[in-house]
Amino acid sequence: MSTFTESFERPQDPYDRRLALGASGLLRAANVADVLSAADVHVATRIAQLAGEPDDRVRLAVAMAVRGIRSGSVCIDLAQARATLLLADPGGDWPVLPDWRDAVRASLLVGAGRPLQWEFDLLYLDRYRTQEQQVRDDLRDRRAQPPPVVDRVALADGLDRLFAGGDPGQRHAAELAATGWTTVIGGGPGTGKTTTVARVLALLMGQPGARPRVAMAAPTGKAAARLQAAVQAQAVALSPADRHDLPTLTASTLHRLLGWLPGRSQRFRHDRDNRLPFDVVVVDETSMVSLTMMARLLEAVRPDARLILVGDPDQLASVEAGAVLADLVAGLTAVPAAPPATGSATGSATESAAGSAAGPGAVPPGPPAIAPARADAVALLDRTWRFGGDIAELAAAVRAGDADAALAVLARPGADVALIAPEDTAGAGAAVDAAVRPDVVGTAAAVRAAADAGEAQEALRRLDGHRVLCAHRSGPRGVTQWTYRIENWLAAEDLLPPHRLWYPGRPVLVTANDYTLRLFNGDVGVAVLTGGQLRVSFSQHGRIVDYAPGRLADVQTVHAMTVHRSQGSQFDRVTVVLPEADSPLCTRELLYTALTRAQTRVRLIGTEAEVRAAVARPAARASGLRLRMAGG
Ligand SMILES: Nc1ncnc2c1ncn2[C@@H]1O[C@H](COP(=O)(O)OP(=O)(O)OP(=O)(O)O)[C@@H](O)[C@H]1O
Repeated sequence: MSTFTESFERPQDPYDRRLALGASGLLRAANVADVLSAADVHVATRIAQLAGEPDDRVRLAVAMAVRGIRSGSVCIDLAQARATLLLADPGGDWPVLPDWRDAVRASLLVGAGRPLQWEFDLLYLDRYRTQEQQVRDDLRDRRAQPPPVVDRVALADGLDRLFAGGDPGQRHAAELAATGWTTVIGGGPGTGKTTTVARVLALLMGQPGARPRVAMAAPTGKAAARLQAAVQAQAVALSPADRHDLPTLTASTLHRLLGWLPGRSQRFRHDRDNRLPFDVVVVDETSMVSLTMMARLLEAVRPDARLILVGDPDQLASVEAGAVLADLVAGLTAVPAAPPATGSATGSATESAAGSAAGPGAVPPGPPAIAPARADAVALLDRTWRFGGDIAELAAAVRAGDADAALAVLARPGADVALIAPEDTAGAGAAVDAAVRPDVVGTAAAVRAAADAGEAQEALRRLDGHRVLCAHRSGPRGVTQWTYRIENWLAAEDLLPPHRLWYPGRPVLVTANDYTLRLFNGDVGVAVLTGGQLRVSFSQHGRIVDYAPGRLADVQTVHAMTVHRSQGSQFDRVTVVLPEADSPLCTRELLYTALTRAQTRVRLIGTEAEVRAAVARPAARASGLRLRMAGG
């Protein structure tokens, strides 16, 4: 997370490490106002120096664009940038619009072949505009091809069989995914996205001809493991005729699917010149996929492979720049749908347009097809099948921006959701302790018992019993402070031996990728006594692997984690420490993501005013992707 969201006081000391040495003019002013980090200033200064750009206002715009990337925006709107600067320092001599825009547009730094680009009245670092264009072009090219060849009779039979008496929305989503090259299946938790994916795969495997090669992936190891387990569980429920290879399908991280190249974070083994061999690629938790990753994925997937992007567009976007899933949903649905195809699975949209578009399972073509409208590439599921009741109701109210409804659910006696007001600004107090401590201690005791007994699987399962989620990493309500508080509780219960880094039941979060051990940033493990030795166990693709503690370089104890980190995971119960109302992280998406991590109970630590502030503020991420897509 960016420094500006993590700093709690403006730098006062001239030698504060947040201040860029040697900065002057507007860059210095924005740095002192804590809008720009020292790194933003240095990068902007360097870019401007290389191009010989003397205008201080342009340098400020470049630094704001660099800052934008850091906070997840692939580009910036100068009007918003000015508003941010004015908010931080209302008396500052910030450039005024439209002069600022004119200066930036006329700059030597902006234009074809230069480091910055101007489009849609937005300022981009060149690399990100190129990526947006590539994503748009690849999606458009995939769409421009004749649709996949489908045996309509087998498809209609399969749909009738697999969705008999079921959710019509899921059936529609499955039909789209079976008949299009690129499909987005969106929906909140428990709306049946994975159920639908499993059935789409069954439909495709049930088509005549060669069995399609299927890859399933997700941005994190945890999300990949959940996808694999859910698809396998769904497969077991299918009739033997529909089950095919589904129970043996595995899922991997996206990075692994694309092929890690040691030392290269932006490039992969599979790219446009070395495409992935799969006929169907399913990506879950797509909301977490950054623009850069989506660009890499689209160039690696064969044009004649189906791509099924699954996720919840209302969740927090990727940690890195971009809000690709939300943009795709908005951009793809921005165009009115074509008149509905006649019939269902036997309608024209499901037929082959060209006999030459033979793929796996190709059959002689039917009559010419009408290409489905772009809106037909997105299916949004809205019926919740998993947790009924309070959590779903609260999530729906938050998503709809209805704070009154959210607070009404939270105030309901005996509900599975609760709001506990802290007694101090650090988000603590007797009521908070009384509510959270039993959950924390109970979970740690269960993990410890399993770890002492050498039961790694059980220890990992118990670890998901409860988790504290914070908006911030540092600061009074941050992960560090909560970890300290929790460790004190555990020490008082003899669950944390003094002065020992490693002990049975220590839960750890991997904080950097380790290619040798195949452990990835975000993986969670637990120390378990295994044959008299303390080993750290992780679940990898459904099986347990363990390592000596000394081999793990970048891990930290994880009783509490940031909401961003928790994406792709679910826990039985969740305690969410709300950010203060004026925190830039106090957004609707953050609250929605946090509370939907819970399966049975959610406890929010915060005030009514903080709930209102979060619900009222959708996260702002600048991107031109949806405009680009709507424009063709
Ligand atoms: N049409 C349906 N009829 C009955 N149960 C269903 C239906 N669709 C889904 N379910 C059940 O609802 C639960 C959630 O489904 P699923 O895991 O597919 O949702 P999801 O949207 O993928 O959830 P998540 O976002 O948490 O991964 C599962 O137990 C599934 O069996």
